[in-house]
Amino acid sequence: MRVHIATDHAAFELKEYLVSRLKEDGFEVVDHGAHAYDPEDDYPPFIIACAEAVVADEGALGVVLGGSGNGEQIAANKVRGVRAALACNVDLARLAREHNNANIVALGGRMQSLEEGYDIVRTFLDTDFPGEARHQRRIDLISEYENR
Ligand SMILES: O=C(CO)[C@H](O)[C@H](O)COP(=O)(O)O
Repeated sequence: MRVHIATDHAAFELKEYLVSRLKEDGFEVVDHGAHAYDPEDDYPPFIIACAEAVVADEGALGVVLGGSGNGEQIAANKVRGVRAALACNVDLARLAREHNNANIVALGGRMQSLEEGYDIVRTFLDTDFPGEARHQRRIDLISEYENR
């Protein structure tokens, strides 16, 4: 599976860690930056590029990172076709896929250890959307609004 990933300075270490671990695990990882640590950088350009790539790449999933993950989730959700969920534990990551068919997970690099962050991301990537009718119906209602 291809995984698109992006961060600002605040989760740069987590992004580097995730890229390395996911590649070891056999994922194809596309890194949309930041490509160097710059404490003054701004997350929207990195996150929006990543979110656009996820939408354009059928079957791919995305990971967006920042200090809290809040702004990153907000920015990603501005891109048509994105369903980005903020996850600070594995249960939220699993539910984001099972109930929301989220195609992007947002994490805060300041919110958990590197290993916990990896577990959250792996749970997100490893969980399928079962497509239960009630969840699909609700997702369709969101899409309908988005496309109006
Ligand atoms: O999480 C974020 C946005 O939601 C940013 O990563 C965070 O606001 C960056 O903070 P600072 O510039 O103080 O390092």
